[in-house]
Amino acid sequence: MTVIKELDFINSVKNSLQFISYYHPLDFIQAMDKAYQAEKNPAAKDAIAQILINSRMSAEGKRPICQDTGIVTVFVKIGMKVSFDSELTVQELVDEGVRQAYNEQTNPLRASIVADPAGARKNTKDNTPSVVHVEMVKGDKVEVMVAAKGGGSENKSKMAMLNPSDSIEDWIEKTVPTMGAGWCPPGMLGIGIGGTAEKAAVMAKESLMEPVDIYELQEKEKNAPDSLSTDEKLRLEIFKRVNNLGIGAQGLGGLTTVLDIKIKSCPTHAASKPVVMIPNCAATRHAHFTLDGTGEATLTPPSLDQWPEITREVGENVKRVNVNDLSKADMSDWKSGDTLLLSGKILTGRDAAHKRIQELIKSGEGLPEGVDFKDRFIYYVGPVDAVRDEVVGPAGPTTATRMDKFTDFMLEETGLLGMIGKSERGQQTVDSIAKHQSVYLMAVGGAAYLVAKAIKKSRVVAFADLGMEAIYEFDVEDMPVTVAVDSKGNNVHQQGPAIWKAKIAELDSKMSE
Ligand SMILES: O=C(O)C[C@H](O)C(=O)O
Repeated sequence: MTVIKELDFINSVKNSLQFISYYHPLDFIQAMDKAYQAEKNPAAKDAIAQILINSRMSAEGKRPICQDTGIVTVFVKIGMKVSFDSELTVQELVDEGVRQAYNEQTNPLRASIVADPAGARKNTKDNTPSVVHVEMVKGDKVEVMVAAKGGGSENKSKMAMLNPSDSIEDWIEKTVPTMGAGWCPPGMLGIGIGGTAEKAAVMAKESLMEPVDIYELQEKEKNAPDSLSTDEKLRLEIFKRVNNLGIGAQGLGGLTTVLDIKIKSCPTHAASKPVVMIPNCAATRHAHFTLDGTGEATLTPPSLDQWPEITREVGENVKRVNVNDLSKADMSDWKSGDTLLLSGKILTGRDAAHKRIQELIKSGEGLPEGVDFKDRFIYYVGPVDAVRDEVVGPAGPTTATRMDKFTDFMLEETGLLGMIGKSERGQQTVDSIAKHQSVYLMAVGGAAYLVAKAIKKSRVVAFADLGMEAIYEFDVEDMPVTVAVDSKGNNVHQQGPAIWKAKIAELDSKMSE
């Protein structure tokens, strides 16, 4: 009988979470580099460059790849011949590892979990509880897969109870464009097929723990097409169809939207075809280890020589902008797709802050001392706490689309000049931006450590009780952003994918001639 010691389990979970907060899996980086080399749309190529540069910086600095350090999801497969030397349940053991990892002194991770989700949504402060899936298996070992899943990509998960004769690939091709760019493509799609509704969802999530191997599968298709299984054929077909959509990195339009398609399937009811699709973002993070009773897991740091050496040039048409001295008239000649380097003071605010701002203004109470959005930019972000000489921890953009419901109000009532976030805005919001001659700028989601280097000063100005969702004032220097919606309402997230979908179709038809 193998005996797993309490501390070995807790330390292994803790160390894995620290490890994956700053080391991307190598297979993912290699696939991202391949996408970078192949990309033809300069905007998408630059977004991938930022993701790759950020990845190396995080690995070197041992600081999180993304400010969203995720909701911890763990798959534990326990051999039937294993016992635990602990009074704690598996959930409690995992949560203790999470607690220690997220409160680690040298690399604290962002606590993103809120209790009472339908009500008070109060931050639990230590990122617990985690989501734990336990399976009893044959053998005398414990296999653990630890992931830290970003909220933005999780939010874009989709499910369908298809009819048995429906096409899964048609459903996916139709559904992926509705997910927008909030899941931070390029990434992976995990697909669970069969079982019941909840089984399909767990399979979809578990499939994302597998390494990127679509290129090996493409080779197999060339060399031994008859040996492909149903799921393998489906993976290849979906990979092609999704990339042909032209959504591209960050939804800017381009050749690569997905780096791999993963599928797990199991038998289902004759009347059913459950399908769940869960995307994994550019900050894909997972680690695997096995405990056999001899001690805690050993995690071998990757060699950074295997990370591509990428440099970014500040192009000629990049505009340097002082946001401290800016008017609507100055922004009127910015065009969607332009790259800007912002310097000056910006305020932050995301979901909880927007809700409170609206309540305070509507109730007549007004905003707290020091919070004045007049002629200012708001940056949608929830940063990681600073350590050592940092001004702020990693601080990449959060999904702007979630703030759409507040945007007209903010522009109308607060005198806000513009917004910075990631992913697309809805049409009503784009119309409101044009009506107010405002702009929406995007930073690259998943390049959080790189973005944080542009922040030279940071202070909390209001709502400190909201933790990472407080309002901060950042003093930025040369913060790289792209004009996503200009003051005329031109929208890069609408134009980019449409252009690249057509270009890919043209390239495909030339190749088949
Ligand atoms: O919570 C965040 O910081 C980002 C979130 O994961 C998002 O992608 O919107």
